[in-house]
Amino acid sequence: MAEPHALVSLEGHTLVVTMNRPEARNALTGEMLSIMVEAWDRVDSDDQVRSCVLTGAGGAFCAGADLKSMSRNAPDKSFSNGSFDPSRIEGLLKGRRLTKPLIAAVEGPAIAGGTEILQGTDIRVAAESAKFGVSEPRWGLFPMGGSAVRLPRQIPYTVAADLLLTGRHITAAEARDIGLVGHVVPDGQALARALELAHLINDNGPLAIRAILKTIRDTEGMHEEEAFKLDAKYGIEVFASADAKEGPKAFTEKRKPHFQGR
Ligand SMILES: C[C@H](/C=C/C(=O)SCCNC(=O)CCNC(=O)[C@H](O)C(C)(C)COP(=O)(O)OP(=O)(O)OC[C@H]1O[C@@H](n2cnc3c(N)ncnc32)[C@H](O)[C@@H]1OP(=O)(O)O)[C@H]1CC[C@H]2[C@@H]3CCC4=CC(=O)CC[C@]4(C)[C@H]3CC[C@]12C
Repeated sequence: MAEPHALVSLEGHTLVVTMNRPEARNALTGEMLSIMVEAWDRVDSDDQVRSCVLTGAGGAFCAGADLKSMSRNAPDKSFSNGSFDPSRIEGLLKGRRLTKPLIAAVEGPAIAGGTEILQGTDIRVAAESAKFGVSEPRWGLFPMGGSAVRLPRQIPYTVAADLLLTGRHITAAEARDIGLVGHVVPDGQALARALELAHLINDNGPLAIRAILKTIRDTEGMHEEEAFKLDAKYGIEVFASADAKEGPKAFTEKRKPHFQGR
């Protein structure tokens, strides 16, 4: 039987989503994207899930859209007949952000759609020989995963423009230097490091984590004064929770806090 194009497993409180077409460097398919949307829905709705890791099988993250199937079945048909709204591609987290932290664990290539989905993640770990790039224009394509908007907001403008316009690939070390990824680890260690970070997050108060993420997301681009109003609203809700009582109590009693998410 054919393998599913993405695998989803719960490891402790972390949902691990693995893009799974190693023979095509995990190039995206409709099936892969719909499994990913189901996984994102689970992250948002399942209280057992406190964090999520996105990775790829077989030593690759993702080589972007499947160029071979694109030449058989041109995407512009779905754009023009209205069957697909490209302003929101949930599988790629374009127009949707998760309510819980998402950590990318990148081994090997993260090219085009692979670097595009990376921009929807919160914390990014790359193996030393990982490669990044928004290379759609090399094939006459537009980076429809949102990079023309999102990349210049996430890294310095001139570097974003350079990557978007040249389509060139960069190494993990360069990606860390420009702030596209935060951690570079030896090859084969990206998932392990991502899970370590996930476990640190999972040990924190889940309401505090969700409120911090919501504040980051909802205040993006806002004037500071307006932003602080939301910051205060979300923060006060956390302070009113049982978990915010449990944390200081655990400190005083010299034990680990037992958070219940309420
Ligand atoms: C527009 C949005 C995104 C577009 C893109 O991402 S374009 C893709 C650009 N990709 C690349 O430039 C990478 C190409 N690959 C490489 O450069 C190299 O392979 C590599 C650096 C990744 C790896 O090198 P390597 O030496 O290790 O390995 P290789 O030997 O080269 O490869 C091994 C093996 O893998 C095959 N391979 C690699 N990459 C691909 C690939 N991208 N596609 C297919 N196959 C690949 C390679 O051929 C080798 O195999 P072999 O048998 O040996 O030949 C899109 C983002 C989302 C899309 C929408 C999603 C929803 C939709 C649904 C619909 O029904 C309609 C369309 C759409 C709306 C869709 C539209 C487009 C998007 C918005």
